[in-house]
Amino acid sequence: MTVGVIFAGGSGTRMNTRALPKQFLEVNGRPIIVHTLQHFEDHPEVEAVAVAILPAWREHFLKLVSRYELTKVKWIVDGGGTGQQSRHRALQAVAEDRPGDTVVLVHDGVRPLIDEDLITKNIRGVEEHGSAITCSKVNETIVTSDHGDVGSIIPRGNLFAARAPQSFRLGEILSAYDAAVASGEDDTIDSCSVMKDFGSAPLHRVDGPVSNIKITTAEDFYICRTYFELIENQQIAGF
Ligand SMILES: C[C@](O)(CO)[C@H](O)COP(=O)(O)O
Repeated sequence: MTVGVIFAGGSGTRMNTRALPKQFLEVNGRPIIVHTLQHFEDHPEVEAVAVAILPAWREHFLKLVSRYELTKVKWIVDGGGTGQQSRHRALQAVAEDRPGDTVVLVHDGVRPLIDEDLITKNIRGVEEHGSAITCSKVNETIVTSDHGDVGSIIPRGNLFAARAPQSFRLGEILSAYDAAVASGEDDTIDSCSVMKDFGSAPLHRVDGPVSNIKITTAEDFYICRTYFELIENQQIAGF
């Protein structure tokens, strides 16, 4: 049994789109969140989807679910003050209905370029290795810098960007989120960090396409739009 857990609770501060949170902006004729959910809707192994949404946007989201016939959306929870709280609430909602060995794919609503192959790789990763953390190779030099000067230069031979989905067994990731809260932590950056610091499942890497970007800034939005155009015109295959 596989369930998608989608975080769509961001308010768009970093993109300055508070009037319309970025997950609702349209690209290629549909809201970003709809593109994302459609991939889960279409995947034959995904049984249901939970979405954490900004409470003020619940009605708007419900209309999208109905208009685009997103039949797998089973739980809609109010997003919390942080991404961690939102993901935690969505996992709790799923756990009320589904057993602990359910495979959960925790994904960002603003990563619409996920594809069928990546969802399948995540499911197999959890079944075979206990988790699946979608990563992409870092192709630039990463440095630290606190006050204008470059500090350390991090060797990049084994550097990857951890992206999403990040996938686990429901019981294991929920226990890790519970432990994070019990320890006073409520703003971890992602599920992979929660599992690393508060859980015990191994973290297994699966490689995702470079195109699986997160729309965080206005630049990301335009890059995403270009990817959609290239896909539409079939100028890109397997990038
Ligand atoms: C989960 C994530 O996409 C992994 O790269 C990332 O941590 C999400 O960050 P955000 O601050 O919630 O956009």
